[in-house]
Amino acid sequence: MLCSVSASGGSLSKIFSLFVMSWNDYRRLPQAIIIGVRKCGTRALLEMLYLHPGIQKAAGEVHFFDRDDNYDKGLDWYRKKMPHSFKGQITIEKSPSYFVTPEVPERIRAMNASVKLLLIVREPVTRAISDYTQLRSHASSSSSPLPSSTTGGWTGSSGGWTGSSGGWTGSSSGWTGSSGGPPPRSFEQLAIRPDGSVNSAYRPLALSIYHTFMHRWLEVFPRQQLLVVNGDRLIEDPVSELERVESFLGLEHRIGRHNFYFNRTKGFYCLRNDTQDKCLRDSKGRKHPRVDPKVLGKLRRFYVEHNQKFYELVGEDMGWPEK
Ligand SMILES: Nc1ncnc2c1ncn2[C@@H]1O[C@H](COP(=O)(O)OS(=O)(=O)O)[C@@H](OP(=O)(O)O)[C@H]1O
Repeated sequence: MLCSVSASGGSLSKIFSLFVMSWNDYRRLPQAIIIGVRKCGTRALLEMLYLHPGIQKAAGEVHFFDRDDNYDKGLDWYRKKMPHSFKGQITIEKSPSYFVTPEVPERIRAMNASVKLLLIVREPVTRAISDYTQLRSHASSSSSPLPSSTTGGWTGSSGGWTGSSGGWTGSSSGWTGSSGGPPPRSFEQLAIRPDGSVNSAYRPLALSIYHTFMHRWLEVFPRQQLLVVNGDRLIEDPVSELERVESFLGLEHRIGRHNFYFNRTKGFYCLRNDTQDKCLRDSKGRKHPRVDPKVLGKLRRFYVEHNQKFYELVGEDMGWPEK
């Protein structure tokens, strides 16, 4: 049968499937969606899941549910953005800004009330610093405009992966302009107000207050339809975190230690399938700036109450540090 694929032959089967499917337009709406959170490892999660023979992934960030101009194009437009798949395979897409966009939960439910949702989170202060690092990197290269979308996630990929949009930019980022403007402000300057209080309006900090977005999802979807993936654990020990995801998606456990090797230069695990070894590109795993430990402590204390609210909503304690 065409759809019986082996773990070791996962990617060969996927290539074969593309060949066969070119005769039929078997593109399916996603049965699972990675809804965010931005800078928590959404790309790594998608690429790692794609090691499984039962998964097909959309190439870029589709941004169907969060952008009105895309949503207005309708479900058939969305379906055509999906890869070819066999019956029985799970199609997944990731668009990190779904999590924070108010209209998205209802729109996804209108498409498929039983869709499975994957939410990947990281320790909130680390996530905020990652966000700051990306904004700073984009600002410093603002003379060469950013691409508007993403199409993949590998280094050296012939698909020409060109960067990450993450879903928003803008004045609240705290950047004052491109080349020729004042020097970029430090994370500390943006995160802490002159009076010493936490600047919770600073967008990278606001996006890490997860409960303010989470409650909307739980008003629309039952808790068991959403898996909270631990992005810090995905970095440290991808296999054990992916086992949880495989179980949640109803997949056999096929992704194993043989699918990963640690790249010392990059400081992250890279991925291996039966045909190639690949690391995520340089925009994934950027070096973060050193942040004043006093500021780190202040921010961690600021998030304690917010993290607690998030734990209560999802019924899981992520164990994030309190100082
Ligand atoms: N294996 C592996 N290789 C490289 N990077 C990894 C990996 N696993 C998780 N991560 C973390 O993914 C972070 C980027 O998150 P996202 O892909 O969600 O970013 S984005 O919102 O799509 O821009 C990225 O954040 P930064 O470290 O700040 O760059 C990584 O920490």
